[in-house]
Amino acid sequence: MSVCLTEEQKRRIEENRQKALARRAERLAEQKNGINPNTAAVSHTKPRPTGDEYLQNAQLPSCAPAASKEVTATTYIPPNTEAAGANLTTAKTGFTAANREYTASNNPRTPVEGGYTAIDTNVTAGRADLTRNLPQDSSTSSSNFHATRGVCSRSEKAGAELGNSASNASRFYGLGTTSGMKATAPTPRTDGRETMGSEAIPAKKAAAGIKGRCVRHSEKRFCVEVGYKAELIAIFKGIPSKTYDPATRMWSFGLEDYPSLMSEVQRLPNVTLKPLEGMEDIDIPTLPSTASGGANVNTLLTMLNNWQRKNATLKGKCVLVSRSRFEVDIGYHVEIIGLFKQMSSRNYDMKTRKWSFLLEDYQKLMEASLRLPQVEVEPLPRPVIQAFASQFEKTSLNRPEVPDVDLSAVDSKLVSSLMPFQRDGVNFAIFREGRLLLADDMGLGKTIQAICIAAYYRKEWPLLVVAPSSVRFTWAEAFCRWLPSVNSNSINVIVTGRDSQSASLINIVSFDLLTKMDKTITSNFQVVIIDESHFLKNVKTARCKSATPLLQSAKRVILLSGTPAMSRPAELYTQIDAVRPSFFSRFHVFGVRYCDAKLMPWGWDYTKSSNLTELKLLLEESIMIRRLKSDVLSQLPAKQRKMVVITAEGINAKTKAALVASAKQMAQGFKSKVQEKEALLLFYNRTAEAKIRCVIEYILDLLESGREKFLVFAHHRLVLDNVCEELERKNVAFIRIDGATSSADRQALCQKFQFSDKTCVAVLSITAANMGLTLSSADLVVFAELFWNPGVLIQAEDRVHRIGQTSSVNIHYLVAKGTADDYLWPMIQEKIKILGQAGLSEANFSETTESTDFLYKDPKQKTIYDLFQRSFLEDEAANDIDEALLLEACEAFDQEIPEVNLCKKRKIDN
Ligand SMILES: Nc1ncnc2c1ncn2[C@@H]1O[C@H](COP(=O)(O)OP(=O)(O)OP(=O)(O)O)[C@@H](O)[C@H]1O
Repeated sequence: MSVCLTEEQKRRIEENRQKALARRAERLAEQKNGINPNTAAVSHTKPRPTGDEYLQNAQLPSCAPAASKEVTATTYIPPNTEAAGANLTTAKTGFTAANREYTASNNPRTPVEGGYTAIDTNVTAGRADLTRNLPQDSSTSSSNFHATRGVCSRSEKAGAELGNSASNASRFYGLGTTSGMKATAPTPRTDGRETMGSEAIPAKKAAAGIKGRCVRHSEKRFCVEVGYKAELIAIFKGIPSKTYDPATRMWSFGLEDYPSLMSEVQRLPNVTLKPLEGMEDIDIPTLPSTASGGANVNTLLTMLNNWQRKNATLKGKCVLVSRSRFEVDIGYHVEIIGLFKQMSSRNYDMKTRKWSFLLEDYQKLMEASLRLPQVEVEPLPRPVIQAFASQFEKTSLNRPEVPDVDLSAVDSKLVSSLMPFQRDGVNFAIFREGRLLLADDMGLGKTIQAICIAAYYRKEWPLLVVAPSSVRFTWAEAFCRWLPSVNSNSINVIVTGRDSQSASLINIVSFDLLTKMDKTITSNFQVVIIDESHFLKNVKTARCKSATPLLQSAKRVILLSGTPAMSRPAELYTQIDAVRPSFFSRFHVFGVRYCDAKLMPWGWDYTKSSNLTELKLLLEESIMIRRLKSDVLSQLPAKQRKMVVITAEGINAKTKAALVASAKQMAQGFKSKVQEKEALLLFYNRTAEAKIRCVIEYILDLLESGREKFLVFAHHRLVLDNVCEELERKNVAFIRIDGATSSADRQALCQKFQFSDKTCVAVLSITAANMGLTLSSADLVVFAELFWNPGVLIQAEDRVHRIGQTSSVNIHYLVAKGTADDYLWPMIQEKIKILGQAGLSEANFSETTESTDFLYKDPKQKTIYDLFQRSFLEDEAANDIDEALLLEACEAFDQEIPEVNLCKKRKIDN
């Protein structure tokens, strides 16, 4: 057994032991001599016998060693015994705390408030728990255990031998021992047995109750004669007019505090006080019972409003630590520990050395703490009280069931496609009345869930979707795909500030264009979806300023983000405020609680974080649902392909004209096959040029959304170069593998990517890096360009989808309208579908990506598609044009050969 007691502490404890024995002997002697204890208080001039004298005089051989052992056991509760479990910890802490208090006392002989008493209290509590928790055969602590048990059994035995005297000695332990308490008949109990009073008695007996009485002390004061109970001490200490007389060990109070003291005591289930003579008929205010706990949320909010800081020596705060419990983060103070021990739901965490309680005890604890002048306990914040309202009334350990919503009004195509966890997300959203932050991990299908939630509130449309500009058309496609009941003409993608802003049922706008939208129009949208809502994280940005009023006026607000806060909690504020504007009155309130806000010479610093567990609990309870890929992996396909429709915006007029001309020419037909293919390649090359800007925008959006590791495949050097330059400009780490990379370098680059902890993008050539590389530390592949050979694409996808991959893999194909992609994409889909049917490709596009029907409304387009098919699929087999030649032709374009003449080239090669 290891005990870390100093010699000084041991000496003081021994002194204390002697003193306790002396007091006990004195009491017994008084009782033996028939001295009226009421008068005994004034006749204490007689020197008290020492403990040893007591041992001789009292002639209680069986009890004396017990008393001695009691103190010894008290002293030697092992501070580090883990076997005793959580309750032992209570003892341990009490012990340590008591020692601290004890040592701090200038005069150990004077039992200052909480000084010796604290030792007794804590150790006694610890003893009871030790008795329950220590293993019977514990070799290290068995002596204490038995000593402790000895105390109890011997006390009882002594009680039996001594009759009333011994039981009273025990009952008055720590309170009014030498005072005017009537040490005569034992207090009758409802169960007919004797009251032992002290917590040193077996728990069963202690629970049976304590009875005492109020006695007039002087004209204006009264005292309370009652056995020791920690809860009572805490109440006494909260009474303003209290005084404690260390000599008599009596508490007395002003008569003006009589009603409040009595009403407090009434709340203790096991304590009864006989009223003060002549005061039997006065009204005692009834306070909520301590047993039932429970608090009405309005009472708590009123309490919060009235709460003020005080000039206390010890300050702490309440913090939510789970759905059912709050913790009081505070230093040691005997009064607050006494208060904690009154709480039936108290729990002491030995690691954190903090006390926690059920939320239903919150009001009781806070009210009592207000009465402790030396202690300030900051309440839980308003949003927590509001969000967990029912938990304060009656704490439940289970989460409330979110009801299954009737989605019969929503397109069955969508509803039947929802994965179980997506259905839960929709239920949560409706339960939260359409205002939420859907924070599922990337790629878990936030789009389909958001569309379903919005469709549930279809009667309230027009609907506005605000999204990064790179995915506006993807949204339009998703609506077409999932809500066949919506006419595609009712979907309005706002591309320029001049476009119609409210004419349609569904309106899709980029963050940047939102700032230019007419405010009178935006305030009409009752249902709003914000995709990548962390784009609003900075309150000072134009995006945020234009979105805030819109979100405040909307009835339903669906925020989507896989990374709501990318670096600090401050980034969450605008999103929380968008969903629940009433939660925090202003940012500073949020900042102080969750951003560890500090006043610096230059102003407030909100960049840190604090109380994050509470913040998470608060968000999950009220506005946010978040599932990680790992949570729902069993419901996900191993590979999910997605078509991202991008517009080849911002292409210069020359490229655009060239694209249009190419398409026109192809629609007209060609004289020879070679001409035909030349035209096709030109179209393909122009497409690359046209897509560059959108591709870069998309990659930057991914980075802004928190994607840290992904692959970007492209074919043209022009595209690869531009992507790399942009990453360099933005200081994003990347690797590049193309035809010019040596095999030795390839391996080193792969290792760099695989083991890099930071953001890292792999920029890869479709033809030069589609095989032989393992890049499984990423789970996202972006195809900036399409390629006519789907086998090559699948191989490229499999750089991440391979052994070592533990997640579901997402593949994004960037498809630009009005370019060669219009023809390449369906062709690729078709071919992959065939591979899928042959069991050669894991997932086929038609099932997992959006429909591409929109591409072929014009018969001319069909002609071009047929041309592509002929050239790249059928003729490929006929060796009319070989792939190497195609690639070479592409390279020629990359090297800025303006026109590629395959006929000429062939001649040269030959
Ligand atoms: N229930 C479903 N049935 C079929 N396909 C689905 C389903 N849920 C999601 N998908 C597909 O999974 C892919 C990823 O979905 P989505 O883009 O909505 O994910 P996300 O959570 O928004 O990801 P990110 O955060 O990266 O934008 C898409 O191709 C989508 O069509």
